[in-house]
Amino acid sequence: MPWLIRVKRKFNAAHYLTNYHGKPEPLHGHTWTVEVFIRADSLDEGGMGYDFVEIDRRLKELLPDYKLLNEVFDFSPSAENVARWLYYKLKQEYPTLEKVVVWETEECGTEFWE
Ligand SMILES: Nc1nc2c(c(=O)[nH]1)N=C([C@H](O)[C@H](O)COP(=O)(O)OP(=O)(O)OP(=O)(O)O)CN2
Ligand SMILES: [Zn+2]
Repeated sequence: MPWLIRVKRKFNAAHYLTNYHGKPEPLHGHTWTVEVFIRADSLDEGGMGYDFVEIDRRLKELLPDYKLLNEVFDFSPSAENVARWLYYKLKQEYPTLEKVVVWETEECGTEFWE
């Protein structure tokens, strides 16, 4: 019987797409929201699949808060690329990670899974 453990976290960061319809975008910032979905197939003695607090702590370590994403990553920091990067990072620690969602704004976001 599976459960999906979900943890959401916000971070603030500036970025620009390096090739937006043929030219670099202007630099701008977002309050990004990420959400991760980790499947748990069993629960521990305390009734937890994975500890929300530990996942959130790891997200806090990984997410580049108050950074210019173009200086952090060697790829164009679109929501899609950020979602894929976070997925592969977390997958090493949580093999049952199902999906990562990244919202650039309230209205626009993307999901990455395999
Ligand atoms: N599929 C994607 N499309 C776009 C991405 C992306 O990462 N994946 N990113 C952008 C831009 O970075 C930008 O964030 C666009 O958002 P926004 O500022 O809302 O764009 P607007 O020009 O509409 O800004 P307003 O403030 O609403 O005028 C673009 N597309
Ligand atoms: Zn943007």
